[in-house]
Amino acid sequence: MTAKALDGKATARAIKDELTTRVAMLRERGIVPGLATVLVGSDPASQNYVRMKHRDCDEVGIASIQVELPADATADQLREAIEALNADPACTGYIVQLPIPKHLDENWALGLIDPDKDADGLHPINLGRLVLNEPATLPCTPRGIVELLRRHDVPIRGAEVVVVGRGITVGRPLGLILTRRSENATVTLCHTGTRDVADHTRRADIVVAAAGVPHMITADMIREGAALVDVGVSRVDGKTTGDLAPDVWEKAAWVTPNPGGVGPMTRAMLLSNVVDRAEDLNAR
Ligand SMILES: Nc1nc2c(c(=O)[nH]1)N[C@@H](CN(C=O)c1ccc(C(=O)N[C@@H](CCC(=O)O)C(=O)O)cc1)CN2
Repeated sequence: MTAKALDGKATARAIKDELTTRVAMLRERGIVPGLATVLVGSDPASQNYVRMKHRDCDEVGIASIQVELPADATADQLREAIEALNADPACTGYIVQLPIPKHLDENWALGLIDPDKDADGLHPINLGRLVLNEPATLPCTPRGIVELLRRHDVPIRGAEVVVVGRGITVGRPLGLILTRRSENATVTLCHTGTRDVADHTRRADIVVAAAGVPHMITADMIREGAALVDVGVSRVDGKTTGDLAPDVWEKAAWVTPNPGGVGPMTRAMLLSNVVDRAEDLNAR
């Protein structure tokens, strides 16, 4: 058996088409959604992601603002940039591209964002709303994974899901999202302290690999017919390498290509978050 692809690129394309219509309707009512990005430093991968995010905005009609700070930016400079976006009516949602340089505190920076403009769903208020089961802007990668599974009719309700990785942008919020009543999955969150990861993944209907360890999940670690989601991005010999080993395609039912799986969905959900927020503001 060869697995079918959970095609993030095509799914993101379909979502962007839907968003184009929604943005046009907002614009007809005089509302122009605007996404800003704050990039600190010149990490090539982050520069690339930010570039793609602005290209996506152009495609669907979202206005966009780029803020760039040098790698040695001070905490005051970053705070001022964030406060300027909080006050800018042309910016209806924004993100601080992560990671930021080590001398700056990521949680502190995220906490400065106006929660109503938090397009990444990473502000403590939005993460708190998620914990409390209240309506919240959701982090883009977990939201994208759930949307990708849904749009390929992979059953989530009642599924045993194993998430490998407990990071704040993916693993931890994904566990919270999937255990809401609306998703009703059973989630096991594995991490570096887990004694035997394979013991968990072998029982899973869905495995989400977000450890950032190249080819960590091999065919002998999964159940026949499982759905596998690859979030990992590592560079090995100059090539993007995910957390899933190639042999999983012969045993799983569904696998996300990488690239072409989770990445495009992350970007599509960022746009969705911006449009959702703009529509909410309009409804008030
Ligand atoms: N503020 C945030 N920072 C980061 C997030 C995030 O959600 N918010 N997630 C990751 C990186 N990321 C978003 O910024 C991201 C990663 C990958 C892709 C993507 O489209 N990848 C493509 C390949 C891209 C290429 O051609 O080089 C793919 O997988 O097909 C988009 C966004 C960390 N930081």
